[in-house]
Amino acid sequence: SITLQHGAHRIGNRTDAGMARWRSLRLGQFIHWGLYAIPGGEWKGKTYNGAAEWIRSWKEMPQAEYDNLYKQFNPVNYQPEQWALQAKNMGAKYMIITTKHHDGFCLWPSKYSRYTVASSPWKKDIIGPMVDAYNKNGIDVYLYFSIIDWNHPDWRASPKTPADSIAYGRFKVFVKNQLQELLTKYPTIKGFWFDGTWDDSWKNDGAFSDELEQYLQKIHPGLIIGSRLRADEKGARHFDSNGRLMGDYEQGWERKLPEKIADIHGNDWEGVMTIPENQWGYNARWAGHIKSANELIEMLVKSTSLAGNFVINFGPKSDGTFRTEEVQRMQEIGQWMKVNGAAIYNGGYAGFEKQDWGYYIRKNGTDSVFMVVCNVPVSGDLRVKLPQQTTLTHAATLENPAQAITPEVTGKNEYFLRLETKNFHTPVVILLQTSRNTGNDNGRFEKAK
Ligand SMILES: C[C@@H]1N[C@@H](c2nc3ccccc3[nH]2)[C@H](O)[C@@H]1O
Repeated sequence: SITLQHGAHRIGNRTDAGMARWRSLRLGQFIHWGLYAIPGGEWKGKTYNGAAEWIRSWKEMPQAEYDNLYKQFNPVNYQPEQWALQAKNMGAKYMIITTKHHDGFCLWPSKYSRYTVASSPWKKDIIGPMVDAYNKNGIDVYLYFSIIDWNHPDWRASPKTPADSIAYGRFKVFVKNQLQELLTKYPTIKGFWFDGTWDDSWKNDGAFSDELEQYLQKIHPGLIIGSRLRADEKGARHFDSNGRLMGDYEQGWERKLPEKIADIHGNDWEGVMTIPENQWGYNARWAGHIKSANELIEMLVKSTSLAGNFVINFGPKSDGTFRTEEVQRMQEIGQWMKVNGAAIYNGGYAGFEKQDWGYYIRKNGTDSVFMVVCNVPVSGDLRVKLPQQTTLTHAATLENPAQAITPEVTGKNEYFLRLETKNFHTPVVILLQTSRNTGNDNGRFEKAK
């Protein structure tokens, strides 16, 4: 390995209580809300084919007109208590809110910028009431913060001249001030979700990203910050030039998930997912494939089975309400979580041989392993192959009333489970009680006591 001043400062996952809590939450709600919700992917009768929150970069959008949208920001139907209740009913245990996206508009009245809600017809702080409402409903809050700031005169994607470097130096002070301000105003937040860190200016200044992260941890110990903030002194991002993860979890899984346990290299990780193919901010026209609740539930289950968190994104409208499809997804996911949440919260990698019918999730630190069945085989037989010295002592569905299952046992520590009902509308969860090093002959299924 090479000597690095600004690479990873820790090998392996964090072991403190704050990170253990993050690891137990598993399901999060991402919210992208800002001026981009006003055009909602359309402008003067034309449709923008990119992601709605990027419309400012569209050639058909005059930047000055976009930048003046703050004069229209007035979410008269914004009700943070309703937002928080809706998220609680979905089963989300944490929420990530865009305090400032790439366009630079701040949803809090920052004293370091005039480009904030304070200058809008709404005038009031959006973030504070949201943090309070979500915390009151037992949901942890993380603040999304974009380093890219298209509105700030000192932002540079790639400084070219000495004057650029001086301006960018001022910008870095501005970033540090805004982050310190967010921590002071909203002390209950659990971490930052950084974005917009791919440009040369940031990538080639690993020292600053390292110093910034240490500064934030110093003023607010225990903050949880993903790998997207950091670059090392050689411009490596997420993983330093020795291949070691920087930050507290791998934050690169955006609109994609790992396939198998080897893909996560033992690191904590989080996947963030849009319901349409690629829209984070509100887009009036949802085109392409819109993920169903079952698809999102399966992604949540897959993430949990691979020891990661899964965050579903929502893009409220400019008036502060949610579109019907998003309300429906939250309700349907919430109904499934009410019955099966025990398989998700505190869930992790089981270490069993993956089967086609779905995913195994181990309740952390126990011999309780959940089978989440997403694909019922035409045979109706669900094969369970257990590691050596592990036997199955009991099996039953999670639903009410629980349906006990007597597995068929084969000699090779292999079991076949059959489900009575055939017509499923959502993934079915079966709880397996296992025991290890029992010493009895392999595979003997002991009748439920
Ligand atoms: C979490 C997501 N990250 C932002 C983003 N911008 C990108 C530009 C290029 C490639 C990927 C991107 N992700 C999206 O706008 C959203 O905020």
